[in-house]
Amino acid sequence: MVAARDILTIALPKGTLYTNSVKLLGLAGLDTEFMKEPGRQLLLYSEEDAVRFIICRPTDIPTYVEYGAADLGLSGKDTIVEQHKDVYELLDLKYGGCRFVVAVPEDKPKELAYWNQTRVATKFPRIAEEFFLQQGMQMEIIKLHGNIELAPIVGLAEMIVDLVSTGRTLRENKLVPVADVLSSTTRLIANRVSHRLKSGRINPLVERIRQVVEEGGLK
Ligand SMILES: Nc1ncnc2c1ncn2[C@@H]1O[C@H](COP(=O)(O)OP(=O)(O)OP(=O)(O)O)[C@@H](O)[C@H]1O
Ligand SMILES: O=P(O)(O)OC[C@H]1O[C@H](OP(=O)(O)OP(=O)(O)O)[C@H](O)[C@@H]1O
Repeated sequence: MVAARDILTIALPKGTLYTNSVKLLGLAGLDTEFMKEPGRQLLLYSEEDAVRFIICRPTDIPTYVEYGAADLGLSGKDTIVEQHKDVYELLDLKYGGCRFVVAVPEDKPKELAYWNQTRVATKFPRIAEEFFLQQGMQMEIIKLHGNIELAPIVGLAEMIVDLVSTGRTLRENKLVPVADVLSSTTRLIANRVSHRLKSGRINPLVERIRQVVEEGGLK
């Protein structure tokens, strides 16, 4: 029997990344059958593996891991950069791929410099700010929590920085990408103290996950 202090807590993102995250942990040998339909439960425990799973909002995962409320977490690279938390990035899990772009209305100029000193709407203000600083552009950044594509349509901002996956949302809202900002995939992150103190539990699991990813992961 595993002592309580050796139980591993893993933070999983609900939403887009949930299904593949559960699948990957299953392929790495953890018992995940009972997690496929979690209902409204936010904490699930596998006695067999001595692992607790907590189900979090994707943007909160780095916070749970930084504070040690979770030993490990699965989080988009975009969120890790945006949240700027002190966590240890262990592995690129290679799913949940998406890119961040600057997009403008399709009937407007495509040169980035044209948009200097205008307003940009985004859910990821830090990522946007760093990008425009690198470009030498001074922008007013307006933080929104979703449906970013609406902002240029109603005149809240001139342009957006947002995530593109299939490109359908941009197209249907008559926006076009004009610059690449960041590429993102899901990463395995660890709390820095847990990584040392629970290395006996964490390292073998990380190695199994690494093997699954190297063998093609979820493809
Ligand atoms: N097509 C996609 N749409 C949204 N997110 C995607 C997509 N493809 C990959 N991702 C990844 O999934 C992460 C979380 O997305 P999801 O839409 O599930 O949560 P959210 O509602 O944006 O998060 P929160 O509720 O914390 O604000 C993104 O930050 C990104 O890393
Ligand atoms: O290129 P696509 O495949 O169309 O995907 C991109 C869309 O997905 C994300 O939104 P999400 O569905 O997460 O909702 P949100 O706007 O509330 O963040 C993103 O913000 C885009 O709106």
